[in-house]
Amino acid sequence: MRLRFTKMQGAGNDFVVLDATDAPLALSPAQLRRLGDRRFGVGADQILVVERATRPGVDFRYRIFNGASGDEVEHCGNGARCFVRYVHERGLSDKRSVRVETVNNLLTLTLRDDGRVSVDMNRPVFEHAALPFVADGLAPRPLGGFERWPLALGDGVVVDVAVLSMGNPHAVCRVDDVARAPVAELGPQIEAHERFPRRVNAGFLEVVDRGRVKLRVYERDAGETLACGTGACAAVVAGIRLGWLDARVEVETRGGLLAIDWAGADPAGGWAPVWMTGPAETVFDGEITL
Ligand SMILES: N[C@@H](CCC[C@H](N)C(=O)O)C(=O)O
Repeated sequence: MRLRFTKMQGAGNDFVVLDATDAPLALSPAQLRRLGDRRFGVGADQILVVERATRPGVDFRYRIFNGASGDEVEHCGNGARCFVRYVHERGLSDKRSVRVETVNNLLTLTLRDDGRVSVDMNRPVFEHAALPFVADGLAPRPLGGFERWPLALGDGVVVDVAVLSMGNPHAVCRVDDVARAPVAELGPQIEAHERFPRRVNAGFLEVVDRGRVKLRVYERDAGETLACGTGACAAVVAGIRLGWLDARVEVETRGGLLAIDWAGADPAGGWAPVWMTGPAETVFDGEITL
């Protein structure tokens, strides 16, 4: 099968984007892994598929697959920014703001005049069942209005993690110097920890000041990526609830800068949505035989 694709990136988190708006695309996990493979395929952290919406009032359906496993996942923030640029560049929509449905959410993606993209990433979810996270028998370490959980890793190492879902699961730990953080050693242990039955994305957060952080994320199924959009939202939300950060935070990743805004508790009840703004670029178009 001959497949046309577009390679895109958002702050260095890279994607193969496929148009399935004309005809459905049913790729096998092996074909998705081939697209994600950096040596035998195109190479991408995630594969994004643009489909027709299944409900009224929504423009598109947005499906996401981790490139290393071919597994479908719930959310990808950097991918969402690329998604709206893609549908514009290909003439699939001329709206500056599009509404997309994911497996468990509705997102609004907006192309800004400055060339960046803003995404309403929806509300964070703190219920452990949403990740899921199994806290049985663990004593939480409360801080600010939130808590961290001591996660026992190998060699007697214990890391305190804040856990939340941005549609997909995140565990965030604070480090003094992110450049020297042992992301390659601790990331896979947190990702596969038994307390996260569906595994987790592991964020390593350095607080520079109340409006600026540095972040590295060891992504579920992808390893460390140059940036993780949902990871940036999760880290900022955790940092705000733990009392370290203000409502607007610049997140420095290895691949670029993301701006995250979160107002915390919503006056109407529940939690406010998280907003993310950042870059989204097309790298090249291509064709591959699968
Ligand atoms: N790169 C992403 C997240 C992609 C999915 C993640 N690896 C998972 O398995 O949940 C982002 O920008 O949010």
